[in-house]
Amino acid sequence: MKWLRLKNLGQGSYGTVYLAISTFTNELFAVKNANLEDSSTLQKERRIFERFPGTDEVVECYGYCVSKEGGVLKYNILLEYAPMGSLLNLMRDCGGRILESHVRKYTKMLLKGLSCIHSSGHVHCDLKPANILVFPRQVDGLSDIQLKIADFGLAKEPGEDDSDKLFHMYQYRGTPCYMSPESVQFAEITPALDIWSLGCIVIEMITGRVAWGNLDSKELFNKLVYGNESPKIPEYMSESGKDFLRRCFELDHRERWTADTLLTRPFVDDAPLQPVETNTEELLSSCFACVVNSVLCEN
Ligand SMILES: Nc1ncnc2c1ncn2[C@@H]1O[C@H](COP(=O)(O)OP(=O)(O)OP(=O)(O)O)[C@@H](O)[C@H]1O
Repeated sequence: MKWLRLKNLGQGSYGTVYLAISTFTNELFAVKNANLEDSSTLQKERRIFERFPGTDEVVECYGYCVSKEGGVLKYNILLEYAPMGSLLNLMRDCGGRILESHVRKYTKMLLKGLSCIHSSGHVHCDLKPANILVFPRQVDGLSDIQLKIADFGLAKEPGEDDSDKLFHMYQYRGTPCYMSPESVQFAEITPALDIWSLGCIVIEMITGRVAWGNLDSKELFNKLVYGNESPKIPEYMSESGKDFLRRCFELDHRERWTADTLLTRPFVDDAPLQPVETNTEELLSSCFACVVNSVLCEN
């Protein structure tokens, strides 16, 4: 397969992401690439992505290949391209806050994705707006949005040995303001961690601010280590929204609700089905306007 690399979409901890176009089919896709010798995390990501083919709420992986660039071997994973960027971009485009009716719909999508991920024995471990990608879709001829979970670089795989938990006590998985108390206190990595992170994301969508507000990293660390407090639930949310968040923020992770049980709560179960009105055409055209620096890749 040959493709043209069109532009750099961003740099993550484990690789660089490019927009690419197939020279055979003219289809756009994203390529995440790293030096072959440093590609173990990317290989793990591919392994996990490939467990969820055709899942609407998880980014699709089309495969992988090894290429040679400037004499250096590169490992590439080929991913479905998200032309609207991440949930972070979507929040910015909405002026920071998202309407609760839309938040309910997005939360339902994320729960469905988590349900698949957890039922296969995985824990994402780094759920946050930057790792949730936004795709345009059409529903009954109207523009709508589909959220999909991406970036499995820190995920826990089924059967992963955590018997050396004590050794890992101070090597936290995730991004601090989305971490759960038990993951910080006891390096306890279970699906309940992702549910806590989801609660933090719901607060961020509703308020336009990260869940713990202005805490510096030391204050945040103390709160999580003491483990007796959860982020403040916005006063102006509906009662069903508050109820939902309380279940995401059960301090005892064994009591925290699962993705499947949360899907039955009114906040998401009764979420409005009509398409979210968005000007996807405008957003998409701005994404394609800056196609630069084409590089031809062949493998
Ligand atoms: N499939 C994709 N389509 C469009 N953009 C993508 C895609 N995958 C990743 N990106 C963008 O590429 C950039 C790098 O993504 P990546 O997942 O490698 O790292 P990250 O999440 O930004 O950082 P980290 O790996 O440190 O958590 C981000 O801006 C992300 O939004």
